[in-house]
Amino acid sequence: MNVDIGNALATVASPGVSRASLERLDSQVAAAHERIERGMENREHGYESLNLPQRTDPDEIRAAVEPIADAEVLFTVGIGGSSLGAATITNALESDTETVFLDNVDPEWVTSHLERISLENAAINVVSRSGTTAETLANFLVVRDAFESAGVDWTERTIVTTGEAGPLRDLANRHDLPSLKVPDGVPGRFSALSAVGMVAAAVCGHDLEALLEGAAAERETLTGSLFECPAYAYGATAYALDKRGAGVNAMMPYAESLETYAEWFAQLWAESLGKDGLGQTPVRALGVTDQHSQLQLYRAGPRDKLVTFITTQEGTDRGIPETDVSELAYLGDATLGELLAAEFEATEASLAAAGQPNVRIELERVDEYELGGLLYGMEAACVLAGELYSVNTFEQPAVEWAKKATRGLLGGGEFEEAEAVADKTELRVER
Ligand SMILES: O=P(O)(O)OC[C@H]1O[C@](O)(CO)[C@@H](O)[C@@H]1O
Repeated sequence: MNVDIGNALATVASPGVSRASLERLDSQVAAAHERIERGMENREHGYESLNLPQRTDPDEIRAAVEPIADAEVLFTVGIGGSSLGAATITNALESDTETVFLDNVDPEWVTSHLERISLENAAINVVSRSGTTAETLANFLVVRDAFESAGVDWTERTIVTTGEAGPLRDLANRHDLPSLKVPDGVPGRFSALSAVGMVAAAVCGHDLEALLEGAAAERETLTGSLFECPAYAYGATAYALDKRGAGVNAMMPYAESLETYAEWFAQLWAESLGKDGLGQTPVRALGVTDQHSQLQLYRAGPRDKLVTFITTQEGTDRGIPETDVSELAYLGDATLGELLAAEFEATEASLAAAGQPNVRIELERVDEYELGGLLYGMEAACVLAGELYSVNTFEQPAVEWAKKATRGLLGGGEFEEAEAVADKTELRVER
């Protein structure tokens, strides 16, 4: 990935970040990079994620998925980091295999998928690092039951990716299911380039080596200066802008195929940096669509945002037919790709003209190599930002409260959090 932070620099019109302060920040980046390199060398928790391009074994993954490689539909049952990485890769790339990501427990939605798909030609990819996530286990029990009701032997159509131990590991052992391990030291949201994100990619026939090569190439750019390393340039600029009031980061790829990537980024950025009252709020947007919903706010609303654009240089294009409507003649001479590019250039310039900081991230095209680089680059940008914020990038203790309350409410044990739910202050306004 290439990163252009030009529109994030301070100008008369824009409260961005000055070149001088970026140079001052670069010494912190150098120190942070040393810390990151040390963490990678020592395979420390979290930092180990940045070693995945060298650790992940595509042959092991392909061998494990072999029994279900013929699936026409793949249900991935997992949530958060156990779903978003795989969904980002498979939703960005073409495949004959349909992928369904069951990362919610909305009964109507789950049922609609199970009823519309013939389960004979389907398979189950159940993923949970902890092996204890309620939503994932509940959905797995529901899907398994649906397979049984359809007379399909789920033990022949299921692959499990989970940790060393836990209920899901026990189930895999008990039924001798094909399984893979979530690598040690790799938090969910940093696991896209491991079996967690790549089992679905393998079943869909995607080029696992190219994904890892793209990531490895990005790894080679990790040096101690934001002026040499695209990932660090992005992480440092986002951090510096947040320090100057840009508490919101709108991730706006100009490619439908990258819509799920914006969801993946939202978990990475929010769950990693949202600590100790700090953090930058990620917002999922999509170009050009959100020019017609969010742009008004991004351009004329509060100066509290960084807008991050993702653009691609190449891709399939399609001509816009000629028309005899004179007002539309300018369209007839163009293609959809040219219109998309013009809209991006115009939107980027409109924010710069309004003094709204924005950053451009460029990919050659949307393919495995570039996706591997983007995922790795943004993970490295996040790890660097975590060092600059001085937060523990790799834990997410704040999510445990609601999990305990949920278990308590369902009779899964005594939890003070569950009692606190009953103490809700009410001020109902009824129709
Ligand atoms: O992979 P697991 O353990 O099922 O967790 C799923 C997701 O839930 C979280 O723990 C948050 O609740 C995320 O960090 C993680 O990606």
